Amino acid sequence: MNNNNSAKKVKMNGNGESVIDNIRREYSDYKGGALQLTKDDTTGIADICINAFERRNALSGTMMSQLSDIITQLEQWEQGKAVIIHGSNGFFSSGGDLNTVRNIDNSDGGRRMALLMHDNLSRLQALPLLSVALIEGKALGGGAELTTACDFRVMSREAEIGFVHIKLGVTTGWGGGTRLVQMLGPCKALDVMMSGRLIKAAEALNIGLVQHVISDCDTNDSNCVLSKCHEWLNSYTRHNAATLRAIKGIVNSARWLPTDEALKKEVEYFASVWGGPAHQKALGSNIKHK
Ligand SMILES: C[C@@H](C(=O)O)C(=O)SCCNC(=O)CCNC(=O)[C@H](O)C(C)(C)COP(=O)(O)OP(=O)(O)OC[C@H]1O[C@@H](n2cnc3c(N)ncnc32)[C@H](O)[C@@H]1OP(=O)(O)O
Repeated sequence: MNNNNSAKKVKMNGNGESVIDNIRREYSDYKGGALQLTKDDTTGIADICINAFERRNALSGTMMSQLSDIITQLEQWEQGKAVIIHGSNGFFSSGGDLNTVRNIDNSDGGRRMALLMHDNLSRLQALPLLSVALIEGKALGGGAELTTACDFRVMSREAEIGFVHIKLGVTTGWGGGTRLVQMLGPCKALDVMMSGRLIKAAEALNIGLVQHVISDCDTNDSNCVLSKCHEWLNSYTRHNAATLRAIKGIVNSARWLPTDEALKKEVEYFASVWGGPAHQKALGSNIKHK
C-alpha cells in the first residue's frame, strides 16, 4: 500500500506529465555519483549503495531521480524481504549535493526538490519489506532524513547522525522532521533538529533513534560492518517472505490510516497468510518455541 497522495497522483502539468516526472527529468541534468541496487532473489535481501564518495556520498539531482526508479523496482520485487541502504567507503551520506542545491536555491526550487524527495521517501517507507539504514561515518542533513524513512537504523560504533539543517538556515526538506516526531516524540525531535548537533551511536541508541549499534568490528572495516548488519537482520529475514510482508503492511496501515481502517486491513493481511504454506508447515510440525 502506498501511504500518500504523492504529487504524481495529485498534480499533472499541461502536457500530461506528472509533476514528479517533470522534476525527475529536470534533476537528471544535475550529474554526479550513482545509486547501485543489487537484489538477491534467493535471500530476498536487496542492497542500495550510495556511491559518490568524492562528495561524501551526497545525493546529486541525478541520484535523487535514480532513487525513484530503484524504489519502483523494489515495489515490484515480490520475493523481497529486506533492503539495506548504506554509503560507499564507510560513509553514509552528507545529504543533498551542495552543487545541485546551489542550482535550486530559491523557494520554488526547494519546493520541487522537497516534492521529489517526499515522494521518494514516503514510497521507501511504504515498501512491503523491511528497510534498514546502515550508518557508518556520518549521516547529515538529507542523509539523516533518508535514514528516517527506513524501518530500522543500524550504526557502527564511531558513526554520527546530524540533522544539521538549522546550521544552513533551513528546515528538514525530505520529510525527516515529521518522521522524527513520530519516532521520538515532539520534545526530543525539537532537541535533535534545533540543536543541529552530531549524535553519536550510543546516544542515538539511547534515545531510540537507532535500533542497533555494531561495536565488534575494527574501525573502517566496512565489510565486517555490512556482514554484522546482515547477521542482525537475519533474526527477521529467516522467516518467510509472505508473512514478513504482511506484518509490514499491518504496520504501514497503522502508521497512516485511521484505526478502524487499519484494523480492517489487518484482517485482510491476516487472512492472506492464514492457511498458507508457512502456516501449514508449522501446523504439521512439533511446534516448540525456545
Ligand atoms: C538536502 C539538503 C537539506 O538540508 O535538506 C541537504 O542535505 S544540504 C547538505 C547538508 N550537508 C552538509 O552540510 C555537509 C557539509 N559537509 C561537511 O560537513 C563535511 O564535508 C563532511 C561531510 C563532514 C566531510 O568532512 P571531511 O573532513 O571528511 O571531508 P571534506 O569536508 O574535505 O569533504 C570531502 C569532499 O566532499 C565534499 N562534500 C562533502 N559534503 C558535500 C555535500 N553535501 N555536497 C557536495 N560536496 C560535499 C567536500 O566539498 C569535499 O570536496 P572537495 O575536496 O572537492 O572540496
